[in-house]
Amino acid sequence: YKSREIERRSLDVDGLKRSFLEWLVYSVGKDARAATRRDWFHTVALAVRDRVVDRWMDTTRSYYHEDAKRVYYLSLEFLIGRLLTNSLSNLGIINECRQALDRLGLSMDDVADSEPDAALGNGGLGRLAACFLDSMASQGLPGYGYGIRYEFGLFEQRFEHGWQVEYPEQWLQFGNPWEFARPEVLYPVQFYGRVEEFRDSVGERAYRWVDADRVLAMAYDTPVVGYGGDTINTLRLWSARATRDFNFGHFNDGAYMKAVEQKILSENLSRVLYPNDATETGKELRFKQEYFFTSASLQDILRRYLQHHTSFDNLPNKAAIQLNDTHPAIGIAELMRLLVDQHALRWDAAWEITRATFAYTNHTLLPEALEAWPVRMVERVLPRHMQIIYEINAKFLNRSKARGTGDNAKLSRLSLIDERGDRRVRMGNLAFLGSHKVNGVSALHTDLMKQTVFADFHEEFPDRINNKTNGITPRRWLKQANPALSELITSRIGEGWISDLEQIGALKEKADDLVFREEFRRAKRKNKKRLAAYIARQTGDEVQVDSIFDVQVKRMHEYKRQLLNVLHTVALYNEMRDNPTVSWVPVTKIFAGKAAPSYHMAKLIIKLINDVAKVVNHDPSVHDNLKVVYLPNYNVTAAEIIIPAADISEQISTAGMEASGTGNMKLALNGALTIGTLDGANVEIREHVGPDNIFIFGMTADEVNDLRASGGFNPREVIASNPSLKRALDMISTGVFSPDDRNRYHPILQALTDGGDHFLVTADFADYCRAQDAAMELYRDSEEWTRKAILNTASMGWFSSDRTVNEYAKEIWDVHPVKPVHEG
Ligand SMILES: CCc1ccc([C@H](C)CC(=O)N[C@@H]2O[C@H](CO)[C@@H](O)[C@H](O)[C@H]2O)cc1
Repeated sequence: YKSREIERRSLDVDGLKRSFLEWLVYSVGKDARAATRRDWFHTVALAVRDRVVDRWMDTTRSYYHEDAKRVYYLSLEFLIGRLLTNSLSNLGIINECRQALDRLGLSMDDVADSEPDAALGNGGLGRLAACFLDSMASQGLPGYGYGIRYEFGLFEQRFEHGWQVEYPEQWLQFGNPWEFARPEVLYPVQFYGRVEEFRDSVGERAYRWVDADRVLAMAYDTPVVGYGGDTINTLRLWSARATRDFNFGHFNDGAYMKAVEQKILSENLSRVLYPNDATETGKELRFKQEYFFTSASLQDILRRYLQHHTSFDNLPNKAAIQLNDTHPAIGIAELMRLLVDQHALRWDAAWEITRATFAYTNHTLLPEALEAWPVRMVERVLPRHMQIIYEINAKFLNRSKARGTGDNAKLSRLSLIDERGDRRVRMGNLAFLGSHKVNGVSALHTDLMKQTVFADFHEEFPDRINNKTNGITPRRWLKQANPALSELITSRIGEGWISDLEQIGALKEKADDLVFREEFRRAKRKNKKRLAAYIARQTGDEVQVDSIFDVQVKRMHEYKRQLLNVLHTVALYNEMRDNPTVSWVPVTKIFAGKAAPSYHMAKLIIKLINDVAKVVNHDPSVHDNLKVVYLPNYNVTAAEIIIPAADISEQISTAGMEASGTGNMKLALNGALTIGTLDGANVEIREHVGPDNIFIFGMTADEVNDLRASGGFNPREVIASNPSLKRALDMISTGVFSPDDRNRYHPILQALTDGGDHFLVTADFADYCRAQDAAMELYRDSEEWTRKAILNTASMGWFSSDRTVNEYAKEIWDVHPVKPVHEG
């Protein structure tokens, strides 16, 4: 047994090879000759798991042994992507694995390519959660992730005649080798029913929640391998199970569908991820999903705590619960219910414990993204929680009044209940009130939180709001996605940067090193070739590697202004056609990103970009000077191919509307120069890379506010005074890009003119073109371009999510690294 066990842990090429063959036969049940790429992927994944499980148990055992304070990251989304390369790289055996597969006549890239993305998120918020998991494990912090194990992740995007069409994303179709089912970790979660009042043993008023429907939450655990493989943390995802899979009564009456109805309905709770990225759906099932995973997670957290503790007084010193936006904010009422109703704590004691345990991160100021659930629905779905929310609200408003807040308008803004129209529960206010710390995700965003959505709360609780500027994990977004550049960096400064990205600053002095510049260009070129091949496979477009790869990859949303980019593309197209003799710097405009299925304007802009691409890419008069590509199905894996190949990073949101952005950090770290507004983290990126190494344009957030407040902005005037903008808009409105439907883009023109151009596309157009021209001009001087690109890479150390989670750990969670004791 001992030798077999050691065999399963061996990290050398032969040991791995033997394990692969063993797993293939005994677990996957395939003969090497008959095995498919997917079989080999499962085989390798299972063999890697072997090398993880022992340390995983050691890590968890150490947390118990030290009764360490843990941080619990509650998120409805974890945009993980693939795990094979990440796990192998963090274990430090990626080369050994590549060699072992090689000896079996297999290509590591092919095997890795057959892993589906775990697309359990929409965009920024979900990916940030995944980067935080990697950083907490890599920093040795006892961090657990809690979320939902969606059967269907974010939809697969395909283009049919240039239109986005959604297809179900069945990532679990062939099983998921990374997860461990935990049928013994099962919690009941209730919905509906009613509340009964009674007198408890000491005659105090007490409440019980009765006649409720029950669903079971079952856990699936995925190991989170930290860099170096020392700490292996846990991501626990909940799957919904019916309390009774089969109702024989109905079956015997021949009501076969009814017999399994409850099962299907229950399991709908973890069926699919809602694909909305910044627009509240208001759907009851979404609200139930939020409560389902939050309740199961809190029950699990209290069970773990009670293994070492009898009273709850110490809970805030043993558990820090982070709310990833308002999606798990119902957790505040749920913890109150568990502490008061189930563990008979006094209200005030329970409230103090709750507030000291929770913290809340806000990720958006967009009004339409702030969750506010109808009181009538909350009352019906969670009757006891609505009571608790009313009590929290009453106590809070009385406190405010007692402290002298007499202004009724302010009190109604502070209230957890929006009394206007159909009364709604403001989840942002509940999250703020029930947390001891509230943070924004970039310096500008945090300031705007204090000035806008939480201005009244900031006055009531002046030291609660703090800033935690986002970050990205350098493991996935540089070491793994860009081996060419990583090896070059390591060859100069060693590999310390991988776990301490600030060390990358040492490259600044290489910016003037001609040899290093040449090697830097070579790495970029290699990545551009790889992307060009990927584009050819995906869309059939042939792109020039020498052209500027001008990249805008993110969810499709009007505030992110992909429309501004395509209007510039049309203007550039016209300029190139007007001046065929000019030696143009060739440009390849690369777009990628999904639109929420019900977001019609966003889908229309996707169609416009595809229509413009069709015309431009087939116009011999601009031949290869301009190409437009829209890559379908943007996800984590696509990002890992696109980002290392980018020359220009488009971060052009209307100032004040992008909370932070994280793609901006990934692109700059991989040596792209940013064209951007002073929005979100762009402001801090400029501070770190230096104003000469970034192309800033457009109005600032204050200028945007002033312009809005002035009411004096007239887009028609701006259009009339800018010939290239007018010409571009005229071409779009007259059907030059949509001869099959000349009025197709009427809604876009409408929004830009009579609609008031809310996102100020026309207002920023001229300055955007100026910045674009400056970038294209600079690109002619490849030495200077490379120097600035190197300075960007070298200046992104601070934007590591290791720095971010360490700030959370010190200033919000008060948790400390635990060094796992590895037995044997
Ligand atoms: C209710 C529907 C819904 C779903 C998701 C969201 C997210 C908060 C949207 C989101 O992903 N926000 C992005 O979060 C990133 C991580 O902090 C930031 O970098 C982005 O700027 C922000 O748009 C809002 C509303």
